[in-house]
Amino acid sequence: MAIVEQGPALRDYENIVILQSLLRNSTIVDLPERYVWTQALRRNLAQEYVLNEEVPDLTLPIIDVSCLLDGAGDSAAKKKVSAAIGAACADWGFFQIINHGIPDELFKEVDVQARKFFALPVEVKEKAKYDPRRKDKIVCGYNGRLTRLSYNTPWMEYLADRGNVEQLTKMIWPEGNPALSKPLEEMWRNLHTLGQDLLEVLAAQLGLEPRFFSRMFDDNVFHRSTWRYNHYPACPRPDLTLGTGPHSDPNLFTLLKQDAVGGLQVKKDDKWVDVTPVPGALIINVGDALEAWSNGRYKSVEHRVLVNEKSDRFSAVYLMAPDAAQIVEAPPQLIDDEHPSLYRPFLYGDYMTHMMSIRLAGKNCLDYARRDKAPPQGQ
Ligand SMILES: O=C(O)CCC(=O)C(=O)O
Ligand SMILES: [Fe+2]
Repeated sequence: MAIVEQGPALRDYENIVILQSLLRNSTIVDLPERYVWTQALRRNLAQEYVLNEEVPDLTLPIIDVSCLLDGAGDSAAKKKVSAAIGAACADWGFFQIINHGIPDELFKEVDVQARKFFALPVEVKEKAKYDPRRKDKIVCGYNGRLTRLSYNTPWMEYLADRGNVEQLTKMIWPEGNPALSKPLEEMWRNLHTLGQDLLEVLAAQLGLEPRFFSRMFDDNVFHRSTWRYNHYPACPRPDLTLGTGPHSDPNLFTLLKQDAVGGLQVKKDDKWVDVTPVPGALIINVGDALEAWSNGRYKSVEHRVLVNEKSDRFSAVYLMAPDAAQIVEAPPQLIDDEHPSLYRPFLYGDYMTHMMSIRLAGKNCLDYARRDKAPPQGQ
């Protein structure tokens, strides 16, 4: 049974200095202690790739997916693009796609509305506030007081929910706010459909039935996908903090739209690489559940977000996740002498509960299921 978070953790949440109240005080030069990340996790240029003659073009694969969306597309081209997507998930765990069919105007409209939302006073935004006592532990609502998940407090605030945006906006505006909810809703719906299409490519590239993953996201199926809109305010001391600490996404598969500011970095061979903003592109990444399901063929990769002194940064994230009752288990086709089973089967809901009980640091969450690690207590 899920444990309701009470006592010190909740008091901590209520007392946390909220980012927005800090930002109102434009003279701050030092960050409150909890936003100051431990030295080992802070930005350290020695751990980042510098593109030079030695490393001329270490960038995430950028894949034009237009031929996959075009029903009548040329089959040789489709094969090539599908193989590139499979290879990117195996090699990088991350890639960018262009010509994905979601109009840029939609993202622009959402951006305008989201900026208006985050500029509201905290008291207004918190009418839709995240409730850490939720039994299902699903992270929904506005959160400007992040206390959980990473070792220190990330320099960010977000608005998140599953599905119904209108219901969420009605917590703030009883009459609703269609200028905000309509484009947001449309964006998530578009990302959902695109995500299902890409999951079909990923399953086929593993030699599985194409609908192996995507069927879990059909209209009539309950799933735990959530959307999140992140706001990383400009920060007076970007050297001391992080917008999002190093983590891998616990879910199956993530679609991400970043703005032109930059700051997302991905770990490649133990060093951080910038994910350079590409106009109109979406970033796609493998989550822990997909790594386990694919018996490690696809990799969920560590990433983090840096903040900067000059500009606020916004990103939209759609985290595709199956139902809590779904068993995550590599199918027999992916296990043989050359590819021994790497992960114990687990219930996705149990994985979520585990994730909420630890501090995320790099890929530590997936240790939960690794056969080469001791099973967590109670398993
Ligand atoms: O804002 C970003 O670019 C990435 C955010 C992220 O990694 C996440 O929300 O899981
Ligand atoms: Fe992430």
